[in-house]
Amino acid sequence: MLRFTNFKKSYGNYPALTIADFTIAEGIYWIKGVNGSGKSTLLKSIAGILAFEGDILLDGISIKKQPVDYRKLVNFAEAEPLFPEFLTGRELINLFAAAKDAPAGQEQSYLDSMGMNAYVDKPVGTYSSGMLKKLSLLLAFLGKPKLIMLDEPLITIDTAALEVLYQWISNQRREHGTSFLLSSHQTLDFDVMPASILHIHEQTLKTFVGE
Ligand SMILES: Nc1ncnc2c1ncn2[C@@H]1O[C@H](COP(=O)(O)OP(=O)(O)OP(=O)(O)O)[C@@H](O)[C@H]1O
Repeated sequence: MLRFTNFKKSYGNYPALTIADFTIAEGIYWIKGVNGSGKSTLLKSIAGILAFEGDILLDGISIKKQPVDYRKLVNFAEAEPLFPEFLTGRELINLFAAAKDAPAGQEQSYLDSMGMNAYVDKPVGTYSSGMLKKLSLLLAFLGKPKLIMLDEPLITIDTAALEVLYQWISNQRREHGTSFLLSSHQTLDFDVMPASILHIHEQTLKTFVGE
């Protein structure tokens, strides 16, 4: 599904993450690593937000050579999302839906299941952190992504919202074959949502083999 070739991301002289040649098969993955190990660096690189050396290919589509096609297939929700405060949730949904070629009305079932209808037409500057987090998670499901990356999806949302999120992920995986990369310091509920583990250790990505 996702292939890294000669990947290297440095901040100044500091080589934060190096992945010589690594392929991730389709599925749901939990990315583990201590603070500062490079989880956000990895997700932002795959999302095309950070510049890096080498290449990343999604089902053979290169982020460097086919950036428009690639970005339509990869969605990303940041750990602490920031949006222009004067825009409403619905305006942001419409923007993302257009950019991602989302089917008309795709957002409605997400708004209903996450209980967001009461505030989606208000400016995001009035949202609590949990309301903002739910909006950013919804945006990551718009379109027809082959890969959805959620950075710290469990923070700030309540228990009921967490169950809804697990359902969104399971449904998306089952119905559309979408893969997921989830970064979380909290333990995922493997009974509800089975996931494989990837480990970032010593500035590189490894298949988890136990601690
Ligand atoms: N903009 C930046 N400039 C310089 N160094 C950076 C920058 N962003 C990250 N780093 C460094 O890169 C390394 C990886 O950071 P990153 O944020 O990817 O880690 P993380 O695993 O997501 O951490 P956490 O679990 O604390 O969120 C750290 O050593 C960090 O200091």
